[in-house]
Amino acid sequence: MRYLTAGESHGPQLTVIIEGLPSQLPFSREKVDEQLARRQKGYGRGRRMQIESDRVQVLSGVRFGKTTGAPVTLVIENKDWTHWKKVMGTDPIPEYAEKRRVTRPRPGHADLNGALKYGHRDMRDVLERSSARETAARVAAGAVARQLLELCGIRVAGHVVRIGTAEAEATPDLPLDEILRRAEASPVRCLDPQAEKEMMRLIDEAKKEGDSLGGIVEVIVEGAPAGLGSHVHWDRKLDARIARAVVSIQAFKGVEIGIGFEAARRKGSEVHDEILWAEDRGFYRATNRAGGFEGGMTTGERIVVRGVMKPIPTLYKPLRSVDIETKKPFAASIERSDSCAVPAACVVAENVVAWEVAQALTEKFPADTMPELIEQVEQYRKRIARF
Ligand SMILES: Cc1cc2nc3c(=O)[nH]c(=O)nc-3n(C[C@H](O)[C@H](O)[C@H](O)COP(=O)(O)O)c2cc1C
Ligand SMILES: C=C(O[C@@H]1CC(C(=O)O)=C[C@@H](OP(=O)(O)O)[C@H]1O)C(=O)O
Repeated sequence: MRYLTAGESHGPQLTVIIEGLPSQLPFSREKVDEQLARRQKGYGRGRRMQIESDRVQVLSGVRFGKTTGAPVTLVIENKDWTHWKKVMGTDPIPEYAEKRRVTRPRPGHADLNGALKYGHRDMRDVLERSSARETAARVAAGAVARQLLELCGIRVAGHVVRIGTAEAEATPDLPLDEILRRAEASPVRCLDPQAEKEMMRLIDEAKKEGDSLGGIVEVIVEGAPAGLGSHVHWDRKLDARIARAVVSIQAFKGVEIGIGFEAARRKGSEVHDEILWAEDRGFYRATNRAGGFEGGMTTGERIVVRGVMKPIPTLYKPLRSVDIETKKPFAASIERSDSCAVPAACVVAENVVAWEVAQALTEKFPADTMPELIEQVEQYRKRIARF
């Protein structure tokens, strides 16, 4: 399976084409919309999210509520486009485009590097595509992957573990339904009410100061059988693919699997997960510090991935930069922006991880139809339980 996204932040729409989905996958548009709506929420988002109300349109590859095996095209309209018609799109009106020309690069954003690389004297041609608006398309693809995974007994959840200096208490063994329920009920997707309060206070404070905040999100995948991914070649290692997917989210700068960087501090005996066996469940682990991976393959325990998001680059509080035309320094121009998008980014992380797991699943069990895929997964689960 693969997908491509296209579309600019203030253009008419975002498009995603998904290729390689098995046929006969029941396709719920509501489930895609549900993920899109989750991505729009979160304390600290800016005014743009009040304009948008993301819904998916399905343009190909689905008939009578099921995939046909043909590429699936999904489209999400940008409501803000109505304000940008003269500036954006393939044929803007030159005077209007000139008025909205961007010549002042923001430290921390893609503006300057993109302009240097692609030779743009209007950095709008960079920011429109580098914008995290694109993550709506990736969430739509992930939402389809989730529907495939659910039919194979695999579920995904996410929560926010840090915003700025506020850190949630660890909750390693909470049931997935409880994580989903508590994260959904929290404005910052945090499971710890004490930390939630502090996170919201810090966001208010940063906003008042014209500043921004980053944080850490955790994604958990439950039900993946042992043996997804492979040790035999670097680009088939599923932990590495997940790491790439997470760091490819706008503003994500690092990733940890399981205890991650903490492993550097501990001795081997305090890191590796002992192997146990029981008649009714086959092989399993005493602990899950590895976060569900050994040798680039799933162990059958929960996949636990954390991603770190830097603070949003667009600031009301000025940072020094230089205008690309005048070559004169200026103090940052005021732009509409999120002050913290960690809760929204958590939903993005869930969905990009879901995609990678679904892709690994369909590689291990190649199938043209959904019933064939489900049957293979069930057979394999039985086989490894008896191993
Ligand atoms: C959900 C989400 C919302 C974001 N909102 C903003 C925003 O409002 N303003 C901004 O400057 N950056 C925002 N960003 C981050 C930028 O898109 C990102 O920093 C930029 O594309 C540069 O890429 P890099 O930080 O990965 O190097 C957001 C990121 C995510 C994931
Ligand atoms: C539009 C979204 O996020 C945008 C991501 C973003 C950026 O620079 O990444 C900048 C802002 O765009 P605007 O200038 O239009 O307000 C955010 O609102 C979205 O998440 O759907």
